[in-house]
Amino acid sequence: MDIEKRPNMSFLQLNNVTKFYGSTCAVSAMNLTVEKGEFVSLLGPSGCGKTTTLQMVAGFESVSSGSIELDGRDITHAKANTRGLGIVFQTYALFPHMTVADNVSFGLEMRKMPKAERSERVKQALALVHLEALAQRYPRELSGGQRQRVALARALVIEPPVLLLDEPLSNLDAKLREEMQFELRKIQRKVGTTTVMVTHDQSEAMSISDRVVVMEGGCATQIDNPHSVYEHPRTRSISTFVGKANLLTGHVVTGGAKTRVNLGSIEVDVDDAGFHHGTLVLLSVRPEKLQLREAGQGRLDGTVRERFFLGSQWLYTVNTALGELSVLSPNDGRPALDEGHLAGIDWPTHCTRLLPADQAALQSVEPA
Ligand SMILES: Nc1ncnc2c1ncn2[C@@H]1O[C@H](COP(=O)(O)OP(=O)(O)OP(=O)(O)O)[C@@H](O)[C@H]1O
Repeated sequence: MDIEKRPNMSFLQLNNVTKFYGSTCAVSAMNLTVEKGEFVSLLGPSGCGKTTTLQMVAGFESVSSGSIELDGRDITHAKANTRGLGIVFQTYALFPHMTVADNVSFGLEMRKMPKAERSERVKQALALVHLEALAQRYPRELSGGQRQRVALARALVIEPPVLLLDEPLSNLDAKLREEMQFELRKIQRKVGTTTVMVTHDQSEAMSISDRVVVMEGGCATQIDNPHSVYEHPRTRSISTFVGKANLLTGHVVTGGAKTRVNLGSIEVDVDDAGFHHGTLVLLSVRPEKLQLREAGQGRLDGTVRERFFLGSQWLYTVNTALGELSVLSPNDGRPALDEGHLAGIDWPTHCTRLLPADQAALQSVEPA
């Protein structure tokens, strides 16, 4: 089964890239094609192999087996400094004794660019990240977000074919981080640089990227656009790592094009096809897809056990015959339901997904 919807034109390509540290397999047979101008994020929990993958593309880590191609050139064994890639890592160490302008200019000096051209390029790069006014400051005189933008300008100024970002926003507070996410995306769109970013923050990956590579245990388990990853997660762990999901255990009573699932106390129809009669499955439904109604008016009833005010939404925990369900309801001005309230719960059929209960079978799927 091919886990990646491949772009038509590959610019950066990873073919069966594998990395062993001693006997530890950090990355296993990774296949990825990135189109020119695309923004792709590697997303996954700590230790899943994101940074190692990026480091192999950068040339800072060797590849145990497999190959990496850039614009049709095999760069698997090319030295890092000959790849010409733009890199912004978590520790984006700026030179403390150099001004912002000199920090950004450094890479151009190394490339022996004439001074006049250099200062013009530095000016343009600083304008791109809105830091023209701070060109003569030193890093210690900047905020975290401003330093992050200098690091970005420094990487972009060399006009790299590919920009590699490893948790580039991780040192920022939540509000600044959100602002920088949109800023980063805007800059990337404007410049059109092919970008690969590592993050463990699912909302960051979803909001910035054209496509997301979900990684688990060294393997890419789903590669798709953010909407599809969220709405059609391939595995149980993706459904809970990328957003939240209620997972209900059941078995298929009618298979084929129309699937009907017995969840114990109720039977429900699901749009997902291809499951056979008798298969043990998990029905996944996102909390925001569940709707609270009057008791007796939904698919099942439940008692509100807890409620939390989140500002724009209410988060309810509801005890039902199928177990505890999380329900996210918009704060639309109507009074919230009290704890102890008996409510009906409903959901649109097209908002549920069926996942095989046997995850072991899925995890072993080899990417094509
Ligand atoms: N230099 C190394 N030597 C030995 N093992 C390593 C080395 N670097 C990484 N590993 C191991 O390889 C696996 C993948 O690590 P990697 O840093 O790529 O994960 P990650 O997804 O980027 O995690 P995080 O989000 O925590 O940075 C982990 O099990 C890690 O312990």
